[in-house]
Formats: sequence, C-alpha cells, structure tokens
Amino acid sequence: MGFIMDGLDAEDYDRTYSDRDLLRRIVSYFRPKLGSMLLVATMIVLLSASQAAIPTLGSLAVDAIADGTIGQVGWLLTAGILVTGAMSWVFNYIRQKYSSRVTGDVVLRLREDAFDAVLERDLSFYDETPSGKIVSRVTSDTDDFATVSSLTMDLISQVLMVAFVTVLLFVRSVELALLTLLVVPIVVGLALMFRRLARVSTRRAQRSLSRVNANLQETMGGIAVAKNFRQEQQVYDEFRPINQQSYQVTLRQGFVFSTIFPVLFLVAGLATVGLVQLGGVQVLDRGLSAGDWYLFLQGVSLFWFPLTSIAAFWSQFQQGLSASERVFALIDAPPRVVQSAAEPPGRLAGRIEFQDLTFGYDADHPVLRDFNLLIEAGETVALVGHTGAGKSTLSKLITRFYEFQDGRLLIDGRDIRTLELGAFRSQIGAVPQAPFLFSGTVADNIRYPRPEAGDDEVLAAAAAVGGGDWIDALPHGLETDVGEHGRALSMGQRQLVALARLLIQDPAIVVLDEATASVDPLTEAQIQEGLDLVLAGRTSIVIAHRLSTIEHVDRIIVLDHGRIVEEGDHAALLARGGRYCEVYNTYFRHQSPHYRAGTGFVTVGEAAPALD
Ligand SMILES: Nc1ncnc2c1ncn2[C@@H]1O[C@H](COP(=O)(O)OP(=O)(O)OP(=O)(O)O)[C@@H](O)[C@H]1O
Repeated sequence: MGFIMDGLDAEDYDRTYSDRDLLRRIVSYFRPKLGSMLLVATMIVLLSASQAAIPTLGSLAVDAIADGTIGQVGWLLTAGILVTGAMSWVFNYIRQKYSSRVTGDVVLRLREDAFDAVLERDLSFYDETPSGKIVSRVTSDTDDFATVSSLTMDLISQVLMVAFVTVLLFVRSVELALLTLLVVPIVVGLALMFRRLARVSTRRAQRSLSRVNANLQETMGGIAVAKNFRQEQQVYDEFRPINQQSYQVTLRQGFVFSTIFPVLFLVAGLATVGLVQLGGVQVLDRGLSAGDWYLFLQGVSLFWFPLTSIAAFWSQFQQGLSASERVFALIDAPPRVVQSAAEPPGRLAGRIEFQDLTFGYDADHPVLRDFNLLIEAGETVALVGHTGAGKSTLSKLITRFYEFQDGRLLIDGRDIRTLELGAFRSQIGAVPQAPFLFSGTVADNIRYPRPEAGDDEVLAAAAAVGGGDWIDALPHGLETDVGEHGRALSMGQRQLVALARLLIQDPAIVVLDEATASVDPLTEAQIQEGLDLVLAGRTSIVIAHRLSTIEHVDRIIVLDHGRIVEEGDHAALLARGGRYCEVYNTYFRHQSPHYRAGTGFVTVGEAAPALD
C-alpha cells in the first residue's frame, strides 16, 4: 500500500471544493454559451422523443399483426419508423455539432485561465511544483473536463429518454411500470455508494499520471547531463517505480469500476425476468395486448441502457470533476507575494534599503535574519561570498519573486509592498547566470521586454553592446534563429543578447548574476564593455564571478550565512586580509593575468598588500 500511495499527496495549493461550489464554478464557464446550449437542449428533447417513438411504432405493428390489420397499416408504420429514424439522425447531428462547439469553447477558456494563473504564480510556486505537474494540469486535466461536459449532455439526453419511456409505460400498464421502476432506487443507491470510491481512486490515478509527466519532463530537461555521466540506467531506475505506481493505481481504479457493472446487470436481468413472466401472464389473461408487452420489453432495454450507462459515465464523470477541481485549485492558488497597495512607482531612482528584514524559503529556517543594507541610487554593488551565503536570495527579494516574513524593504524610501508590482518589475532588469532565450531570432529576443521597439532601436542596442562585432559572427546577423533555449548561440553570445535586451528595457535597477562559465578573452572583453554600458547610471547589484567586475564596483559586500561580514572596495578589503581575502583566493585570484598557480595568495588574517 505504501508504495502505491507514495508521492501522490496533494500539492500545497490543492483544495477540496464542495459539490455545490464545483458545480457553480463549472456552470459559470457554460453561462456565456447559453444560446447554443438551449439549441442543444431542444435537439436533445426532440431526439429523445423520436427515439422513444420507434419502439412505440413497433408495438403498434405487433398489435396490428395480432389483429390481422397489418396489411392495411403496415406501410404507414414502416414509413413512420423511417421518417422518425431520419429525424433522429438530423437532431443528433445538430446536437453533436453544437455541443462539441460549446465544449471546445469552454475548454479553451478554462485552459486560458489555467495558463494565465500559471503565469501569475510567484517564483516560489515553480520551485515547489515540478513543471511536469503543471503541464499535466493545463493539458490532460482540462481534457478530462471536456469529457465531462460532453458526457453531461449525453446524460441529460438519456435521462430525458428515460422520462419519455416511463410516461409511455405508465400509460400502458401501471402495474408493470411500477415493477420496472422498483429497481431504480436500487440502481441509484448502488451508484451513489460507488461515487465516493470512484472519486478517490480517480484522483489518485490523476496524481500518479502527473508524477509520470513530471519525471519525464525532468529527464528531458537534464538528458544531456544524464548522458554525459552515463546515468541512463539510473534515470530508467527512477522512472520504473513511478511508472509502476501509475500502473498499479490505474489498475486499482479499473477494479473499482469493474465491480459495479456485474452488480447492475444482475439487477437489470432479474427485473427483465419478472417482466417477461408477469407480462406474459397478463397477455394470456387478455389484460395486456401483445403490442404493449412488446413495448415493455423494448422499454426495459431503452430504460436500462441509460441507467447502466449513467453508472458507466460515473467513472469519467468523477475523473472530470476531480480534474476540474485540480484546475480550479491551480487557478485559485493564493499568491505568496502580496502587495498592500498598488501605487504607481514612477521612474525609480533606485535607492534600496533592507531594514531588519527576515526571510526564509521555509519560514522556520530563515536565510536572512534582521538583515540591514542600504544601496544608494546609482551605486554598483557586488555581492560575494561562498555558495549558499544568500547572494541570490537578496536579488530574489529585490525582484519581489519571494515574500519576506519580517522587516521592511524600501525602494526610494517607499515600502516595496505598496508599489504596483507590474510597473515596479518593469524597471528591474534581472539577468540570470545562464540567460534564457526564447525560440525566435536574435532580434526577437532583444526586443522581448518592449515588443514595439523598432528595428533601428534593436540594432542600436546590439551594436552598443561589445562594439557590435559579435553580430557579424552570427550567420544571419540579428535575424539568426537562436534555436530552442538559445542552443544555436554560444554562451558568450547569449550573454551579449541578454545585455542588449537590458538596454532595450532601460531598467532603473539591474540585478545581475554573472555567468560562471568562462568565455574566450575577446567575448569576455565584449561582455565587460557591454556591462559597463548597461550598468552606467543605474543601481546595480551584481552577484560577481569575474575579477574585472569586483575590481570596478563602488562597493563589495561579503556575505556569509545570510549576514554581511565585510564591506568596502576591492583594495581596502584586500588590505584588511579578512573574509574577503578568503573569497578572493577561492574565486577570483586565478582570473588575474599575473596569477601563477600555487603562488601569490593573499594572506588571510593579517593585513596584506593588494597583489594581482
Ligand atoms: N528555492 C529554494 N528553496 C529552499 N531553499 C533555498 C532555495 N534557494 C536557496 N535556498 C537556500 O537558501 C540559502 C541561500 O541560498 P542562495 O541561493 O541565496 O545562495 P547563494 O549565495 O546565491 O549561492 P550560490 O553562489 O551557490 O548561488 C541556501 O542555504 C540555499 O540552500
């Protein structure tokens, strides 16, 4: 049992909606399609009536055979059955056409809303939720919801037909009609009992499938690394139990659903036996005509088919309901980053002040505790420190990707929580270590922050970065296709595109995580030139990995376990011989052109001259 249920827990944002809330929510998606739905409903009524008319005409034919009048009315009844059959086809065609459109439109809207919700989520959401699981909610869960909506229409049509047949049966023989109806509460009772079981097993099956998706997604993302380290077997070993689990859970779901049908068919069979016996006796006693008896037997199959298929629908119905629950939970997931107001920030000067700020990805384990730091407008600050010191965390708070728990973060003296988030973020230029490029051309990527930017602006930005020589090295200049994730460009070229993109954005504050990957000296020089241009006149926070950067910034801040342990400029900090020297020896010193392996380390713990 343990294995089967492992990893199938709900996501943090999952919730259970009451049937009423769920239904109300689903109805709200269908409401704009009221006109088409009325047409579908009319067609369903006509279709059900015409389907119920066929056995009625058949029963008249049986009576005519018994009376010996079939010779006179036979052709009329045949024509009647033909016309009713043809009309059924037309009604069904119109019904299918419009109901498919209604379902398609509703799913389109639901998927748009789900995708919108995904885009709106804070970065913490992406840290906590594997992307495969998100994809699964936006695609297969909305598909399951589509199935529910078309099933619901089928269900309504079947229920209506049952209603028509019931009326007919009562008109013919109250006694036999009551016998037929006697079984309904048993079937409905069984279906209701089954409901709970079905919902639980269906939900598990969906979660296990999204686990499979998440695993596949991660495998595809890291396939190059896996192949590099020849870890295909390990990847497969990880996939196997997850896939097995999905198999087991789906099998269990199948078992749950397969128990209901034999039970239902047994009840139906017993009822039919009763009807054959009782009806036959009544025909012999002349209390019932042969045609009526025929209608009852036909009616029973017409009657039973919808009832048993309602139970059959149940599985998919439940699947769709829990899918819609999952999609709504995604749409309704509360944001972690909450603004207390939405004041227009105006053009920011870029003064940043952390005041007694406390933050932890998990509130019980703070990464920053009572943290204080003031960065003046226009200042360029380098954050250095060992891995895990909290450098990226600071930048994630400035970009407002995460919500801090305590203290204040002021931008130009205003509480960051009061600024209109979209307008604020548009003035923050964030460059990650490995800049992400979208499929398209180099020009498309440069104009990404401002799609209305003209070709000349894009060209000017590209030319300004690194002297523009790098554009000539691209096979089709700015029209070169960058490939998926920018794979068609070298690492250095991707960084240059990211810098040109910043120029187009023209942010007030730049948060830059320098790439650790080394590039050739020419590209390095171009990047440095580009950086000087991009950072000039803006407040800049650089998570520094390059010697040339730390040598030129206004202030270096040395972080250790979320605390500032030293700050100052390069020469002063080196002279102090403290923590900065350690970091310098570890990360930066070897980049110096004068560096010789094994020599020239700056002594830690005592004042030492600045060596290069
Ligand atoms: N998304 C996250 N969820 C939980 N903990 C995190 C997350 N990101 C970082 N941390 C933790 O927060 C601490 C600070 O991490 P941070 O990424 O800020 O360090 P860093 O100084 O930028 O390190 P590096 O130079 O390796 O990028 C680390 O202990 C890290 O494990």
